[in-house]
Amino acid sequence: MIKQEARNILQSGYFHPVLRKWHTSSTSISADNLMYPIFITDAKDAVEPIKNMPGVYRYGVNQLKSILSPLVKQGLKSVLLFGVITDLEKDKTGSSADSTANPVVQAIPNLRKWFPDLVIACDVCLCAYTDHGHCGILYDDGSINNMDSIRRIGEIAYSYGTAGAHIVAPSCMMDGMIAAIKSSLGYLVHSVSVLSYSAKFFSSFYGPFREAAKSAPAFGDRKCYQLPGGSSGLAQRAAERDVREGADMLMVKPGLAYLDIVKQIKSSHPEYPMFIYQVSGEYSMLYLAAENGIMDLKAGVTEVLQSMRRAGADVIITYFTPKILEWLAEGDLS
Ligand SMILES: NCC(=O)CCC(=O)O
Ligand SMILES: [Zn+2]
Ligand SMILES: [Zn+2]
Repeated sequence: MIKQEARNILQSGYFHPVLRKWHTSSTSISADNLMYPIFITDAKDAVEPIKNMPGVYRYGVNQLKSILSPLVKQGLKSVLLFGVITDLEKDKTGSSADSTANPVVQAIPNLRKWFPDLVIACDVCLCAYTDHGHCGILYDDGSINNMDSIRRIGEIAYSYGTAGAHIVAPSCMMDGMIAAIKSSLGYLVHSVSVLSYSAKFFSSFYGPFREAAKSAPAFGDRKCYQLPGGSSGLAQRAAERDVREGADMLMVKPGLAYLDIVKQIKSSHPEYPMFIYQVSGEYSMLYLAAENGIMDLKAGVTEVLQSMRRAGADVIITYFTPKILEWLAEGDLS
């Protein structure tokens, strides 16, 4: 006969749904914890499915009002905009990133008008606009010209800020990008927030995104500027540096394979809102697993979101946002 000692019993603490809630309230999921990434193409009326991201589309500016209205009604708080160009020109300096014809530049004032309470963040990078598909400006030998790159990144951030973005989010991993943006923002520096993709790792999980954003590099890879997967030290130094340069919010990307990094950076900088980007490959992996009957989508996504909140993420950038809002409307996610 095994005798149980009362002090070793855990189940007495969580046998009831309300009791379970008390154990998980710091990792709860609500609309406040979500940011929705959206691809905006220069074909104004387009609704283009993305092959490797089922359920995700590129939208033309003219589609955004009808697509986003129901989500805003369901509580959507913030979006992250990515421009995708087909008709506009790509060149060495990414001129189309901040031209008046850029789909993001055109979308921002409309979104502000249609959805006055929606927070608008813009990804700031060159890869979707350069002819070589790299995230910075290159020297003739193909290596990164960091100085010219951050100057250009600053210009683009300024133009999105001028158009009315609340947040600019540089994802290029160029050294000094936060300082360059902060100084380029000028009079906007008090009213435009900088969300740094502080620790962006070189990753296989970005695969589907490259098709979505038409941003695959024409040669080489991004190992010289994105972080090596095994390095928590570089991630820490990158976050520390962004904090020194004046970032308002920090991010780790991808999500699931880097939860230890989230925890580490959140613990050393609890004073900063922490973002995690559940990237395209993570989305498709879960989506396809569920579609093939390997798991239940709602249960699987909820579990992953909880792991991200547990690791210390305040906001999760996720393509599942419309689904999650739908689930939240049906009741608690736990
Ligand atoms: N700056 C955004 C990416 O590089 C990729 C995101 C994704 O794979 O969803
Ligand atoms: Zn890029
Ligand atoms: Zn990127």
